[in-house]
Amino acid sequence: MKNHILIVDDLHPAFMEQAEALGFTCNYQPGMKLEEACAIIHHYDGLAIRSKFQVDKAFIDRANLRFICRAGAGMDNIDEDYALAKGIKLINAPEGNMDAVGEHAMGLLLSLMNNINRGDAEIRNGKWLREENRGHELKGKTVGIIGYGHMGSSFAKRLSGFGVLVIAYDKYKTGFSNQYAREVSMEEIVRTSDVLSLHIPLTKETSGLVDDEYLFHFKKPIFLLNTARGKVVKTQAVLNAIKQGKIIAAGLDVLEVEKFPSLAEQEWFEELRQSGKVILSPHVAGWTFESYRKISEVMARKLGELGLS
Ligand SMILES: NC(=O)c1ccc[n+]([C@@H]2O[C@H](COP(=O)([O-])OP(=O)(O)OC[C@H]3O[C@@H](n4cnc5c(N)ncnc54)[C@H](O)[C@@H]3O)[C@@H](O)[C@H]2O)c1
Ligand SMILES: O=C(O)[C@H](O)COP(=O)(O)O
Repeated sequence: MKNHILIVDDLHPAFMEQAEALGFTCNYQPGMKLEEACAIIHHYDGLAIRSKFQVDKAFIDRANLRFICRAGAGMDNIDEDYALAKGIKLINAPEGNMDAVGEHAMGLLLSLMNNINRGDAEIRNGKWLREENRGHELKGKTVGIIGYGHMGSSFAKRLSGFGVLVIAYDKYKTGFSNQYAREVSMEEIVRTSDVLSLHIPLTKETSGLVDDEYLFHFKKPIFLLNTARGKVVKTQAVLNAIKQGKIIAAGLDVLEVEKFPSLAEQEWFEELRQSGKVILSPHVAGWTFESYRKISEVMARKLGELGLS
């Protein structure tokens, strides 16, 4: 049906309000299972999803969609090439959670460099270890950013004021040097970074990109941050590099496999769990009270700009 949107994930009501004001009818079904959505999707010309709902070729072929709204940034759960080839318009809303990701990456980095989580856990267990928790200062360090899009540039902005040199490599973008970051080659990132922060999408090319070989080439021991996608990084390679002293500590908001029980079944999970040199967060870098609303507002604005209704 023209101008009918099926919403299968939790979205802030601002999206429904604004979409309805544009002339769309919304069916809000947060948590709807893929099979249930498959059964009714042919009645809708729009779909709104978050990151866990998989839109593959089979799903697209069952539907008559004109547009898909991805409430968030990453598009790896959508077969983008196939959707675009079928003329489906794709909208995402990285502007809605880029502030959240920039701040979360900053939080992970400062916690890692100052052993904040570790010291906290130790005190709760009756240990007062000052020397073991001596920190590193961010000032004077070189921070290497991979992928200078919404998230990478948001993190770079947050770093200004810390007295660091921010360098960035982007395989598909040039001419982006600004007051927050200097565009460099991957070779320079590898040679000079003290901190490496990943802000690239999960694609065929980036899947498993950060492996033993990738980490081996870094000249200095690094602090590693991954707020991008878990599957970009081989978790075992991070643990190996920590043992070899190539990674000082890692802050991981995303993991190769997320959620229990499957996470606990991974062969690397116990080593990860025991490591005092890793801080984990449950894929919440982009998920704040503020981003929840902003994402919906950005998505509704972009939907309006498509002029489909
Ligand atoms: N943890 C979270 O909650 C959270 C929140 C938002 C986004 N993300 C992740 O962050 C990713 C980036 O988001 P974004 O909005 O900044 O995307 P974006 O498209 O704005 O920027 C990504 C940049 O990476 C570059 N790039 C792509 N492949 C590359 C490669 N192989 N090497 C170097 N650069 C490469 C692109 O040219 C682009 O400039 C998303 O795809 C998503 O997976 C995670
Ligand atoms: O890509 C994103 O925007 C984040 O990973 C968050 O996605 P989600 O909130 O839809 O899981």
